[in-house]
Amino acid sequence: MEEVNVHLPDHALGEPIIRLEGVNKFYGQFQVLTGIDLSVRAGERIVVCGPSGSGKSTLIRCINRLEVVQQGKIVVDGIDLTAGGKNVDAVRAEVGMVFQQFNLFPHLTILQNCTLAPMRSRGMSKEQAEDIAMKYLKRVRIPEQANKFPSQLSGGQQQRVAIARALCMSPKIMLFDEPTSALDPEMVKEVLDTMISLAEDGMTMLCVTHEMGFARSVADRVIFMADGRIVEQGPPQEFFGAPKHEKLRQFLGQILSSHQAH
Ligand SMILES: Nc1ncnc2c1ncn2[C@@H]1O[C@H](COP(=O)(O)OP(=O)(O)OP(=O)(O)O)[C@@H](O)[C@H]1O
Repeated sequence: MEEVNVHLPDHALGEPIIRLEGVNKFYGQFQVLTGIDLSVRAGERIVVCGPSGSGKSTLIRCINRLEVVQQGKIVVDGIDLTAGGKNVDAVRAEVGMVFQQFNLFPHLTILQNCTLAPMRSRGMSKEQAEDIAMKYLKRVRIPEQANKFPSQLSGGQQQRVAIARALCMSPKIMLFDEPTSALDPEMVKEVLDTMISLAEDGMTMLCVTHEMGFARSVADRVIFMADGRIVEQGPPQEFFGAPKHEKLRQFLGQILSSHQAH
């Protein structure tokens, strides 16, 4: 990956927009998250990494309440997700999410995929929603695909549509759950470039990814999870240059050797 550097100076970051305190989550008897404390400031770009099964997906899915937690507190943009009530819809409108599998509606065109939520939940007219959708399809550099169906696009193009679709809701926060893991290697770069351009615009981002080049050059902070806990975190230079925890050293060693093998 080319060297880009979009790190913000500390004073450029805003107030905390996401706050998790003492979060514990269980699937039945199995504790998947343990004692998670995390505060994310507006404009901050965070990469979450860690071994398979360490709870990374679960953690970010809790932030838009795709998962509920049994203990602790999660506050997103001032809305307490753990207080019950009608908070869920309000938060979902503020938080965009992009998944490993692009999750586009197969029977809708690219344009319709992008206009559906703004029309249904923001009450936009078709014309208004289409204007915004075209703006973001241009932004991810595929406006010419607007009238095609998802199956007619490459994986990388579908993932860029998924990003444009999320942006059409004007989210304050974007969550990415391994957005490049299902892509052929030649398509990874186009999706990472789209994410880099979002970062350059100051979007608050939490990304679960194994793309350590992206983490190095884009993240303000990298978080390492193991066994449902945040084990280590820090700015990329420190995180990669002087990992403290033995589990992180092992993880980085494995990632490095698997990249060298390819
Ligand atoms: N719905 C579920 N019911 C029961 N167990 C689950 C469920 N979802 C996840 N788990 C378990 O919780 C643990 C954490 O899963 P999670 O997907 O959050 O990990 P991850 O770090 O994102 O892993 P990967 O890198 O493989 O995607 C795993 O052991 C998984 O099997």
